[in-house]
Amino acid sequence: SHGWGYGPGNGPDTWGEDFPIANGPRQSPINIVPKDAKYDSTLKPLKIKYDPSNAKGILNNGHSFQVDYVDDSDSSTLTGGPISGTYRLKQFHFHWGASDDRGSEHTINGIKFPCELHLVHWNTKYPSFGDAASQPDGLAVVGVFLKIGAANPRLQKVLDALDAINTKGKQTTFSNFDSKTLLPGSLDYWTYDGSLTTPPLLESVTWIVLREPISVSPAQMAKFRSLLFSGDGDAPRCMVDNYRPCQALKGRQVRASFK
Ligand SMILES: NS(=O)(=O)c1ccc(C(=O)O)c(S(=O)(=O)NCCc2ccccc2)c1
Ligand SMILES: [Zn+2]
Repeated sequence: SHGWGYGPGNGPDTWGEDFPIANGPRQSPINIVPKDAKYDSTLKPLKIKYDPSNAKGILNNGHSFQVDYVDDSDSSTLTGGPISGTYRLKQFHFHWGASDDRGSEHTINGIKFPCELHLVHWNTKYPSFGDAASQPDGLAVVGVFLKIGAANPRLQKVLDALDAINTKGKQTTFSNFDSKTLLPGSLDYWTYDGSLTTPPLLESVTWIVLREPISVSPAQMAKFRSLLFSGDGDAPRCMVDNYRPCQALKGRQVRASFK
């Protein structure tokens, strides 16, 4: 059976067949309307501590590519912000479009960015990522928008690794990478209760979307678009438009860490 994907026969509009939570009360992504977000003075600053030596590998998983981290200790963690306790970095990945007018999952006032970075963390009050992923406070994902501008040198090491993982299932070692360098200067954020944006669409994510984008050049976007959804030997299908459309807010409040 052809699993879920982003194509005409298996895309986001079909996911509800196998994953009924697709129509649940706290689905992601959402359109963020800054003037409707409520400033919350009780929100703490984000505290991000990443150990570059925890980077493990880079993998084409057939939906995106991800950089996996060693998460067997508290050496790469997210604390503060809207969350309580300690969340460990598990992986980061991206979503992007076939052209610069789309690609991000979250939007701001309906505006799509060409790409969005997600840094996935899990709550250490649970014994494992898999357990945390099924809990309402189990995951925290930091989202960062990428906007077209000057080439971003911080992305280059990741993009240079893509030639080695161009087809589904390919992976290679990826070590000594400080993912903190991917973050913008300001850690101002919006936060809301949401879900994974890919199946199994679990409603376990505290979303923390940074207001300030980072830059990416057109040539760097072309590198993202050089990846394939398809495996070696399959008919090549470009890995582009691997984003879920915005989902209904269903009464949720988006809070802002800034005025
Ligand atoms: N856009 S998002 O941040 O919601 C997201 C997208 C993809 C994945 C993934 O697993 O590939 C992930 S994940 O790394 O959190 N894995 C979720 C699927 C999963 C659940 C339970 C056990 C293993 C994997 C998150
Ligand atoms: Zn994602």
